[in-house]
Amino acid sequence: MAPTCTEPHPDRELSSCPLTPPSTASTPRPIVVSGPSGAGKSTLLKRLFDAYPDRFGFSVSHTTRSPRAGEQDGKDYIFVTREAFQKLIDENGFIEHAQFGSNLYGTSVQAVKNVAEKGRTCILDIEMEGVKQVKKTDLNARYLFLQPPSVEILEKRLRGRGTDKEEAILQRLAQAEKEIEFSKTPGVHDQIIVNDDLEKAWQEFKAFCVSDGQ
Ligand SMILES: Nc1nc2c(ncn2[C@@H]2O[C@H](COP(=O)(O)OP(=O)(O)O)[C@@H](O)[C@H]2O)c(=O)[nH]1
Ligand SMILES: Nc1ncnc2c1ncn2[C@@H]1O[C@H](COP(=O)(O)OP(=O)(O)O)[C@@H](O)[C@H]1O
Repeated sequence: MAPTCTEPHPDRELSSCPLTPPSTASTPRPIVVSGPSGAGKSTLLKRLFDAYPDRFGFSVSHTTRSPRAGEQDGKDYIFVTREAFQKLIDENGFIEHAQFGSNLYGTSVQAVKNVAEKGRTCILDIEMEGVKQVKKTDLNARYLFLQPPSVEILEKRLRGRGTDKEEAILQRLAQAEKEIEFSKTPGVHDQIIVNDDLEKAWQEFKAFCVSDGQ
């Protein structure tokens, strides 16, 4: 569950409630990117950070999953044990957290704060239970859903990526159906982009991210 405001942890540097720095004119509204695993979130986010290195900042999540080849601790994720993850839950250190497959993932208060302090637009790449929790906070985010052209194409891309074992691929495909179903909830996302042609998706993705959402 998302932390409540009733018992702020003493180590938290934020003064009290709200849990997260409110978005003001000086701190742009965060962007929550969600969509099935394999939809192309990382691909488009990499393009965004390469194109605008000073404008956007990634909210580096905690996860209990093992690093993949090429993933860097502290950059792609903060890779932790279940015990360390649970400790941060107990300390009320997460804005949101959820289980995905057999692993835990969460956005820490500190992760969002680190980006806000630089005056950059914070980008969160999270699954749907996290989206629901963020919606209950005062983060005032904008929500973008990245949709695969079809579940069949998603499966091909997940297999083609070659990062996951068969069991993890099947879990991701089952979860994809739920993510797509949830995305049909009226008003839940500000924009849905179908990632069919990558160049077209990139243009739409970029346009959403650089617009201020006002
Ligand atoms: N709720 C939540 N989901 C996250 C977080 N970080 C990553 N995820 C989601 O966890 C799912 C699995 O991520 P990952 O293991 O990196 O696999 P990939 O998305 O297939 O590359 C994806 O849907 C991510 O968006 C987080 O901090 N909170
Ligand atoms: N439009 C596209 N057409 C074909 N392949 C794509 C497209 N977008 C992404 N991919 C490929 O699909 C795989 C999954 O993309 P990825 O960005 O890792 O997804 P996610 O971060 O959402 O899990 C990667 O191998 C990526 O290169």
